[in-house]
Amino acid sequence: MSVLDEIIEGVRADLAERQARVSLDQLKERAAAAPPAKDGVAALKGDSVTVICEVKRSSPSKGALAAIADPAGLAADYEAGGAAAISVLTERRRFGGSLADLSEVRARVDVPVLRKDFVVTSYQLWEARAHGADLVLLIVAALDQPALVSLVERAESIGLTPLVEVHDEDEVERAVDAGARIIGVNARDLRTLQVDRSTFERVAPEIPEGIVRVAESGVRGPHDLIAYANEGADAVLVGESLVTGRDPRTAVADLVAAGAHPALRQGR
Ligand SMILES: O=C(O)c1ccccc1NCC(=O)[C@H](O)[C@H](O)COP(=O)(O)O
Repeated sequence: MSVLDEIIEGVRADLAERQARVSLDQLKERAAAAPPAKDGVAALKGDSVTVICEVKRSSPSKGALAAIADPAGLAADYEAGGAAAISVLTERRRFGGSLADLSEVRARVDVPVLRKDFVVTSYQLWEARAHGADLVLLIVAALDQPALVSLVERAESIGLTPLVEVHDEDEVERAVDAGARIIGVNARDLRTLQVDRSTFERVAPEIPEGIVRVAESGVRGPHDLIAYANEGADAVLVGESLVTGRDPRTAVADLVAAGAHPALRQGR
């Protein structure tokens, strides 16, 4: 069984427990009471390369990264540093996240919030909206094509912007066919968990103009953002280096400043 399969097995078990506690109708009522979703595409695409900052306690590849007792406080630091959006990992078993983290972050920041999880059913989309998410991650490798198409459509219909994650050229084609407006190229191989930053350079040219291109994983500092930007990234998604660093606000500000450098704008 692959790491992705193992993660999804756990996600499905946790999901079944939540579904037994909270009905879909209850979730829909909560989603209707949530503040309207913010425009994820507008937040990520601009003159500068934008930065999505992640609340990430642990990971399958690295184990424990940071305790993060106050996820909303961390998100507020990210926002103060200039983050365009906040990614909240809500998967519990391998990443130490929760929907409570999502709600707390949503209540503290004004920028769009991404629910980062392993979404396999529309129930999780309603959960995301009910807890205030504006964007939701959909991983192509975790879904067959009919499920991907259906989840993209459902997400959009309830106001969520899907960030559709790919790892190779074939997955880009699937994401585009499914109607993705934002595509994230994840440099982390889901079989080996190794990060290979050259993945973005290889895969991103297959993403048609007009679709927002996000480079995910492996950003250690401004030099990696600049490299991804020169390869066509509109945004980068950063987790580990921010949660393990000493000063997340300054680290984000340094990334944002690099993303706004006029030299990058010329090539965009
Ligand atoms: O981070 C992992 O080990 C991982 C393993 C399996 C599936 C997903 C995983 N991470 C999710 C992510 O995509 C990253 O958290 C995100 O791109 C940020 O990456 P990084 O800056 O390298 O923490």
